[in-house]
Amino acid sequence: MSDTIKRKLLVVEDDPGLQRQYKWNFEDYDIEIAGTREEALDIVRRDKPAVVTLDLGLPPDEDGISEGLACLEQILAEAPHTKVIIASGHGARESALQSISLGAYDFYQKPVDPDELGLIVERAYRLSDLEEENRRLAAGQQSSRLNNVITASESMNKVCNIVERVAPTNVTVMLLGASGTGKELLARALHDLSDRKEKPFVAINCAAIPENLLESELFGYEKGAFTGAVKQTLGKIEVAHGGTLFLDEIGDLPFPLQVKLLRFLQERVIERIGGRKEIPVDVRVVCATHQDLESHIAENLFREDLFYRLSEIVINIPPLVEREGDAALLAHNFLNKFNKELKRNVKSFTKEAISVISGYNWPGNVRELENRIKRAVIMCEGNKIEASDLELAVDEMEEELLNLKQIREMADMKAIRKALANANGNVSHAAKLLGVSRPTFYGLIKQYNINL
Ligand SMILES: Nc1ncnc2c1ncn2[C@@H]1O[C@H](COP(=O)(O)OP(=O)(O)OP(=O)(O)O)[C@@H](O)[C@H]1O
Repeated sequence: MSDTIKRKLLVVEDDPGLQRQYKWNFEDYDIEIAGTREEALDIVRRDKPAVVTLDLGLPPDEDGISEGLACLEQILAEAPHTKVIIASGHGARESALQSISLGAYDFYQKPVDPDELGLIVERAYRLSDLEEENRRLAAGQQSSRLNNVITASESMNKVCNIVERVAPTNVTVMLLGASGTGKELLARALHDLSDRKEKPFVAINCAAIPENLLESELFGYEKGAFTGAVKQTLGKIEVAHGGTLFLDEIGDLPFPLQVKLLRFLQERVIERIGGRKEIPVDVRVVCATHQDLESHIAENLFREDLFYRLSEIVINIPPLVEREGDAALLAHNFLNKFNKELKRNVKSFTKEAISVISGYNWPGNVRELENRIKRAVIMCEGNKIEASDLELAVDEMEEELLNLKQIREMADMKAIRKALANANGNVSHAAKLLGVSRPTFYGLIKQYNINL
């Protein structure tokens, strides 16, 4: 075991002979010895060892257990998660019960059997690691009050804070982020945290509905308005009355409809197709896009006045690769979710699988991660998901690089992949993000053998 990964182990023992023995037996640990309660507490405060072995017969009560029990209580008051293993030769059964009831992790009787104690200590570290991981996961889940939004990263927590602050207001919100970053999830969170939450949340994907149908989907129509209009039908805007209307892929809204939507946002009334009267509708509008609307405006594809109406508040959602620690956190959550949904019992991930998940750049963001974990839960043969179950083409990026040319190439590749992810695979947009021309971008893709 190298020095850098030695774990801190505190041994509280006043007998110099036994202190030496512990040092010999536990040389795999970064061992610290305390001969008194005060020394022990100093070390607990300073170094926070995860595991402590504690002799109950400490001075001034070497022949009793009072000082040892007091020390136990204070260690746990100071650092409640510490695993304290009691070592005692005094009235074994009674002191065992007493110390366990005070919160000790385990008990063994002197004289010390190094192998037995070694196993107890090792097991204590394993439990401590597991508990630590659970606390981290739970903290991540609770870190935002947003329904179903899981994150522990600073960048995403900032987004969640903005969502929380904006939710109770009526302002129009534009969510910007690459595909799969959670735009719809956040739109729902905006709705759920608003006082419109009991009213409908209506989502419409402007890119998924053919242009000729989109108008009637949005505004509805009267009976006989066109061939096939056999009965009066309400549009999504009207259906959302009192609630929230989520316009996904707003960048794909055809130009003529942009005019109609703008009019609705200004006057808050709609007219059904074929209808004569203006109907007041109260909706809060949230929209989303992965496109660069400002360049659409420059190319006259998107109305500037509509853009400003829609973007009273703009929220930029970071891609998964920029959310420190979130990929592994989400992976654990998806594992639990799919275990339940698919009635599987996959326990966890191997270390390699977690490092692949953490190191991958996730161009399809959370959606891609979710799909990979679902697949892995189905395909996994043992009780742990292995790196190969994820079927990710991870290159050897993490290897230590000393060659400047290689480092530059890696940086290029990383930037290209990120730009493609941010631009949702759109080459012109990705080239623009990188500040290079399209032909140069294609040249780079070819040079680095990057799949589009
Ligand atoms: N932070 C998160 N915590 C938990 N699940 C998430 C998170 N972000 C996204 N997801 C899940 O990932 C999937 C994709 O999210 P969502 O549909 O909201 O993304 P999107 O940005 O709207 O995608 P698209 O642009 O492709 O429509 C959903 O199943 C969603 O529940």
